Amino acid sequence: MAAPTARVKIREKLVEPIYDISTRNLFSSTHVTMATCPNLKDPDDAVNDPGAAPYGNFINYYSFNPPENRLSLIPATLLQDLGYRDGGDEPTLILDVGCNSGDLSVAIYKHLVQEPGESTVHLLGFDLDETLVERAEQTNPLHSNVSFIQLDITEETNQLQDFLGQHSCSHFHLCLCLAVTMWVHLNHGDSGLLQLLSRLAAISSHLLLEAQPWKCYRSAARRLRKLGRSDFDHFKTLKIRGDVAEHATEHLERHCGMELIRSFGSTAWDRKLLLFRRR
Ligand SMILES: C[S@@+](CC[C@H](N)C(=O)[O-])C[C@H]1O[C@@H](n2cnc3c(N)ncnc32)[C@H](O)[C@@H]1O
Repeated sequence: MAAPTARVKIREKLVEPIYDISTRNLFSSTHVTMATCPNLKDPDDAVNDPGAAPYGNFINYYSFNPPENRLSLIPATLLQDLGYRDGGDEPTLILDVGCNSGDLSVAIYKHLVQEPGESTVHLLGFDLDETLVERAEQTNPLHSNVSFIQLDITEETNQLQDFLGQHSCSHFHLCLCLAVTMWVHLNHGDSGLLQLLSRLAAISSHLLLEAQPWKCYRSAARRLRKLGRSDFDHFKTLKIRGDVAEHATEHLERHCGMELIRSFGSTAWDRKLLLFRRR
């Protein structure tokens, strides 16, 4: 029998993952060869692939986008810089939106908190994908300070209020929304994106935002349209397009009472890390 054929696109820049359709695994396009992955398919060919992750719920996201990619841009002193003192009477609460399998949540906690055992910093990560949340809980090494729940941010968010209530806080001190905006935007349109930003601004004192640039939308929409998902027709009618980070900034500043206070630069995938604060 003939060996399975596969087409590989090697791009100059890391723009989108590539799928091995047999394992549902993702690989960064610079580290993959036919020798390492004989069944490699590029996303354009991943028709009906159940691993195509219509919400960005990739099962091995951190093998092609390891936490260090973002951590190297975020100062370890961020919480102190923002005026949050660890070990005081008040807890410091971090929210991680769309935490996937929790690798970045735990890594960022360790990055920002010097002595996790003694700390009054608590991180809550949530994701709409139940399997990813289970995995995050199973591999969580910091049970007393880091926890994970299943939640879709576009639906009911009472669990976030419950968490705040348990810690007698009205707001999360720092909200992380990294590589999530595009998925909400593509699945729920312009209004979904704006509602996401408004919701997060309403419950956060500081917001660290990494919005995917427009070029990611084109590949994601093409891939997901091939799965027959008609809701991706949103893509054609989106009015918010082009510089998405700029649009998000404008919405947060004009309508959500937030202001941009810092940009930590861009990741290798050309995504800016922007820090906002409640005015
Ligand atoms: C590309 S991953 C990014 C993971 C992580 N934030 C990071 O930057 O490393 C996007 C994650 O957002 C989650 N997600 C997408 N839409 C969501 C929603 N409406 N509510 C909660 N999680 C969502 C997906 O399941 C996926 O795990």
